[in-house]
Parts: sequence; C-alpha cells; structure tokens
Amino acid sequence: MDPSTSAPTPSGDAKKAMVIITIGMAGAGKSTFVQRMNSYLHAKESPPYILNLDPAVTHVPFEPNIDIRDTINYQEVMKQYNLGPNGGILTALNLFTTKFDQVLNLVEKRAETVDYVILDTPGQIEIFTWSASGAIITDAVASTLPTVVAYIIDTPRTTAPATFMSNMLYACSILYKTKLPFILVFNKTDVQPHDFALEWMHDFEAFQAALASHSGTTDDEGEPTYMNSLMNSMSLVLDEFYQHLTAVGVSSMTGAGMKEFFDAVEASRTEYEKEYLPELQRARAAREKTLQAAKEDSVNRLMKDLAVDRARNPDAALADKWDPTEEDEDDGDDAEVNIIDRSDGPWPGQYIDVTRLNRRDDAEMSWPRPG
Ligand SMILES: Nc1nc2c(ncn2[C@@H]2O[C@H](COP(=O)(O)OP(=O)(O)OP(=O)(O)O)[C@@H](O)[C@H]2O)c(=O)[nH]1
Repeated sequence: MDPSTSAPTPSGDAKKAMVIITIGMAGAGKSTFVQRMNSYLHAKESPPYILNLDPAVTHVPFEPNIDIRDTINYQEVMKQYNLGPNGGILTALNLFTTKFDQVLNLVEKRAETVDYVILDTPGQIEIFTWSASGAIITDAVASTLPTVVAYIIDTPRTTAPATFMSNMLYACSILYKTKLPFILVFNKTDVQPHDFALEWMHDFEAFQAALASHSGTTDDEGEPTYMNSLMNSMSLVLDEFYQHLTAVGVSSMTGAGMKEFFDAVEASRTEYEKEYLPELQRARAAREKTLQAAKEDSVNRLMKDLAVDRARNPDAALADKWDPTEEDEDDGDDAEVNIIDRSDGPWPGQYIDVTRLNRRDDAEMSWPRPG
C-alpha cells in the first residue's frame, strides 16, 4: 500500500480504500482508462482491486480480481430467458446483484490492504445507471467505503456544442441520482485537448457563441431555432451543475493527466466524508425510525390479538410453548460461496462456477425466473 495514502485520517481512523466507479458511454474508453489506472497504481506500488461488471465484454485489457463473467454466462442467460443482447446483459447484472453481499464481503476484506477499488461497468451506460441493480451496487459500495464516480467522456466526439450538452445533461442526471462525488474525465486528450470543454463549462457565453456559430441554429428567417433556444437556456441551468464538478483531461493511451485525476479522487474523499456520509447517516436514521415505529405497531397489535385469543381459548394457550432444545430445521450450510476472487488461492475449481456447469451441459442447471 502506498504509505502516503494509507496515513490515518484526522479522526484517527486508518484511511479506507476509495472506490472509483467508472461510468461512460459505449466506446468512451472506460476499459482502457481502468487499465491505465491499474498500471499507474502498480507503478506507485499500490495495486488496486478491480471488479469487472460487464458480462458481455469479450476482452478486458486488465486482470480483474472479481469478474462477473466467472459467475454468469450472459450468452446462456440470453438463451434461457429468450432475451436480446441488452436484456441478457441486464438480467446477468441482476443475477449477479443477488450475490453482491458476497462481493461486498470480499471487497471489504481487501479494502484493508489496498488504496483503491475500481469498478468497470457495462458498455451500455443505461444498463448500469438506470437499472435497479446498478443503484443497488452503487448504494452498497458507497455506504461501505468512500466512493467517487468517474464519468468518462470521449473528448474528440464531444466537440459539437449539442453533443457536449447532451453528455453534460447525462452526467447531471447521474450526479443527482447517485449524489456521490463526481469527476468528469475528458478522455483521449492525445487526439483532442479538452480546453474547449473547460472554457464552455466556466463561461456560458463562450458556449452560446460556439452554439450560434454552428449551422442549423437559425431558421429561414434568421430567428434562433427551438433547439438553439433550448440549448441556450440549458447552458444557464448547467452553470449551477458545473459548480459541483471537478473536470480533468486524461489520455488513457499515453497516461497524461493521471496524477491530476488521482488528486481529484483524493479531494473527493473529503467531499464524501463531509457531504455524502452525513446525508447517508441521516437517511439511515430516518429509515430506522420508521421501521421501529412499524415494528412497535405490529407487535402491539399482535399482543392485543394474543390477549383476546388466550382469554377465549385458555387450554390451547397452555400447550403453546416453545421448546428451546428442539433443532432449527433451517440450520443448513450457509457458507456456500460462488463469487470468485481470482486473487484468492487456487483457481478455478474451489467454488461453484456456473459457467463451467453450463459447459458440461448440466441439464439440471437453470436460473430461477423472477417471481
Ligand atoms: N487515442 C485514444 N484512444 C483511446 C483512448 N482511450 C481509449 N481509446 C480507444 O477507444 C476505443 C474504446 O475504448 P474502450 O476502452 O474499449 O471503451 P469502453 O468505454 O470500455 O467501451 P465499451 O466496452 O463499449 O464500454 C478503443 O479503440 C481504445 O483503444 C485514449 O486515451 N486515446
């Protein structure tokens, strides 16, 4: 572990590993960026713990510690549920999420010895950002460890003002959905520097001027088109959103900008502790209170019903006793583990690997259909 990052926090606790959730449109360079983070951290002698959550990826340029593909065969899921590729990926992620408590246990264990835990998400961004499983995974890691979202942007493909705005609106929706610290990562700066983006973010008049200079922004009579007016207004709205963001330019190809990125990640740790964590604790306390009230209410009603029942039926009440020596029927083997941590002991064979079951044409194997 890099000694500079494992120092105790001001509160005296040992510093916890930081989780980086990598999100971005298909082809923005998420996997290449994860590989770049991986090699950057290896060079700093602080190797990260990596989770691949994309069941459909054929090749990842890094060696993940936990790989969804070891647990779920997405092609098989497509066949069994009669789904198309996106439905298959989503269902695979849903099935994986049902085991996420095991994943979280492994991550928590590793979080004591690593500085960073990195999540690579499915190529189709909405499968992670707009699905229940994506929200469950995000909430689960963010309530366990300090977490930051790295939103990867394909800079060369974002130079048109309308595309830039669409991308920013998407980022905005994720920021307000997760409420987590957020870093805009302008990738591929070796092909296209990201200065134009920073200028548009800091000066909405510069963005509006760029918009006006693009063709199709006025109609035949020289009046601004509906889209042009909409984007002008949106740029004012986004001005507020930009205040909450850190933007860095990187090249996953050359490694430029990685130090700035990790500086931003460290700054996010403070933001997480000051803003996200207290909010999470407040929400938890409120939920506990509601649950407690609901529990008390049902216990009260149960006790009332029991009192009536006992008064009416005193003989049955005498026989109604619990025998503590009787064995609990549910005492089975809870230790089943089928999430694979590749960095743990011999692999494969130690765990139940569902994909292998399929390869042996095990006709008994079938996924439970959602109820
Ligand atoms: N020039 C340049 N190309 C890059 C950079 N980062 C990624 N690429 C290229 O962009 C393409 C897409 O990269 P990926 O890492 O596969 O992108 P992804 O977002 O993981 O794609 P999905 O698997 O569809 O989610 C590949 O051809 C990469 O080589 C970069 O910094 N510079």
